[in-house]
Amino acid sequence: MGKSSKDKRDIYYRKAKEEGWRARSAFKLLQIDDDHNIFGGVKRVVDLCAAPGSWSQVLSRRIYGDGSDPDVKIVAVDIQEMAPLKGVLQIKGDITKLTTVNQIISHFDGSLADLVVSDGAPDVTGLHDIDFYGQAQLILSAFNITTHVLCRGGTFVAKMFKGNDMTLMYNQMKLFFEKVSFVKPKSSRDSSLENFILCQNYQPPTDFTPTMIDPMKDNLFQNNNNNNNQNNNNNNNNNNISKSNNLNQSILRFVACVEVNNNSSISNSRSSNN
Ligand SMILES: C[S@@+](CC[C@H](N)C(=O)[O-])C[C@H]1O[C@@H](n2cnc3c(N)ncnc32)[C@H](O)[C@@H]1O
Repeated sequence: MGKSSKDKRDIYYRKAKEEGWRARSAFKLLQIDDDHNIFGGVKRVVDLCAAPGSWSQVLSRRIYGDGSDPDVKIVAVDIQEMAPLKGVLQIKGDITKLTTVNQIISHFDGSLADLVVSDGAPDVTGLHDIDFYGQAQLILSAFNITTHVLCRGGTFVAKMFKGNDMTLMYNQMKLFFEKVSFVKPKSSRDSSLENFILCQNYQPPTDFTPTMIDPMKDNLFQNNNNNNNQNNNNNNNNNNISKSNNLNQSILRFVACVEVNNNSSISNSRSSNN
């Protein structure tokens, strides 16, 4: 018997069938809530990368319930079609695309979400670096969306894989959330590198303005350069380190050096700024 068919018979797979969950993943979200009470007081939720919809089912059952609370709003997004669910508004779209992001934001017009969850996984190519890059892009997109729709005090949960730079991720999320931890629900297979970053009490820095510009792309870099040029013009005494107006980023001035050998009179080892 192959490993995959053996895996399929695990306790959570069977339990999901019995209880009518679309996927065994439902138990991961349920267990994160059991351990960390992420649903406490929550009325508005965004479920990113939601198909086939077991997390949305959990949200529908636990938060929408009988539909008696008019303030409850659950928005689910996936690039794939997903069967309808009671109390869940669905968007079919790619979370890395601005059009999808704008659609999500428009549903939260005037009111912000209390919770954003993302269980995104890219199509696996088998090429390690490409797969990890794809996963990192999904986390980045999920976080960008979160900065637009999450209320102060809100919670963000996203799937990541051990080996994505967890220390870097922790430090970056700590700029925005009071509490950051990594959790591995017991229904997540031991053999899987999957775990979840749990970010609680959203407290963006006061000077932070959400933008959908991808910080890894050139256009922001251009903006930084423009800002830095301005900074440099305005402050001639501060030529060595130009701080961009983006959080946690600074651009260090590159100082060119050449080796000085015995026969050479070259003394370029000092920057022209010194
Ligand atoms: C592990 S599944 C999610 C399972 C879901 N949480 C559930 O409980 O049923 C990962 C999902 O990520 C979606 N996905 C991957 N890349 C995406 C993207 N760029 N935009 C939107 N969804 C994406 C896939 O279509 C897939 O449905």
